[in-house]
Amino acid sequence: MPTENASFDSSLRIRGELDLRALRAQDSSGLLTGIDRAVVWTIKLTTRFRGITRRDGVLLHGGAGWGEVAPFWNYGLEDSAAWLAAGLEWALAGATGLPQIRHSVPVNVTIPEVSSEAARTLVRRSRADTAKVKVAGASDSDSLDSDIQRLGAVRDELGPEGRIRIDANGAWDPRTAATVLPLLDKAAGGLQYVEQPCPDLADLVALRRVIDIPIAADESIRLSTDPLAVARSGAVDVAILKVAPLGGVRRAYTLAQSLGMPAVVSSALDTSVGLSAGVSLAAALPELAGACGLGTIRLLDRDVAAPSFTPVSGALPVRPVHVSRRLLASVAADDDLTSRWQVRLGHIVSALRTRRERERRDPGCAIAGIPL
Ligand SMILES: O=C(O)CCC(=O)c1ccccc1C(=O)O
Ligand SMILES: [Mg+2]
Repeated sequence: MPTENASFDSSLRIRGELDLRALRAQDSSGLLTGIDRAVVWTIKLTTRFRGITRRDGVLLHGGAGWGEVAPFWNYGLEDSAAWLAAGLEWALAGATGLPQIRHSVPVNVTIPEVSSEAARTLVRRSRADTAKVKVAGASDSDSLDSDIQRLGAVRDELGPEGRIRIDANGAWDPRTAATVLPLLDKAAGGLQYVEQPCPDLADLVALRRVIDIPIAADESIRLSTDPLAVARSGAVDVAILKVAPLGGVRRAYTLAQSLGMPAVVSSALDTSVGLSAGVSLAAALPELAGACGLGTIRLLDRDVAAPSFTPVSGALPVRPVHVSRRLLASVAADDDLTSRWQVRLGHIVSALRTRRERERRDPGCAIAGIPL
């Protein structure tokens, strides 16, 4: 006997396709109105990155095209709500109404914690003039040595004119940072800045008093309930902005204005769909603090768009993204992962609805005063 549920019979469903009807039935507030497809993708990383070897997420299709929702699995629902808001915004509104003050966005090559030889190859192939090197990720005692070796190799490959920045992802306490940073600065032949050397803003403030290397804040902005504290602290020189955790291009743009500091737009290991949103944010910002961290498509083994947002000579063009049916089919998730996202996305929709209701009742509780 045919029932409602028969439409979700896996034999009738396209691989990776979520049951939007079931998601809408749980959602009284109409958050998914205008979304006509939701497809789960899974892609291997070419290099292990911060302990991750695979990325997966959902692509939502709406009136403006595709948007990406891919919070890491260790993110809670409250944080993931911002990623959903970003994906919905991109699928429903795209870049409409945003300023575009540049046609091309300079990007850095991102160097994971790989061997010096592998780092050289990444730099050489990228033809970028700026490298962002991950440091302090390995827990073994050789970590500092290999960071020093890798930075030397990157400088050698970039030449004296190239710029090198490092990202410690909050690995150090201020004392360790103050000891290690001069060594890394020397090995790199000068650092443009260090991204999130310590986890807490108070530690960045303490560090700023004892080192001259400029400091960029990433986690202190995207994971904070008070990201504007970064600007008030006076200890941070560069704001790292990521579209998905900040709840979308418009919200990130408004936050950049409130911060009033030079910014670098970075990816969250997105497909070209997420990268295209980052590129549009970077194209809208009046003051970039150098190359953006959007040259990450090569860290993914596959993509959903043709052509990909692959940097050419260290830059990405500002243009719409075209998702390929064939590529989407080739990265579509199996039934198990699709079911997990079906459940998770339902919870994230509820979390976003709850947060928006709360912000409507009490506008003062919106993060940075900008509604999600
Ligand atoms: O900024 C870049 O060059 C790449 C993006 C990046 O490093 C990143 C990607 C996923 C999750 C966290 C981070 C990070 O900046 O810490
Ligand atoms: Mg970072």
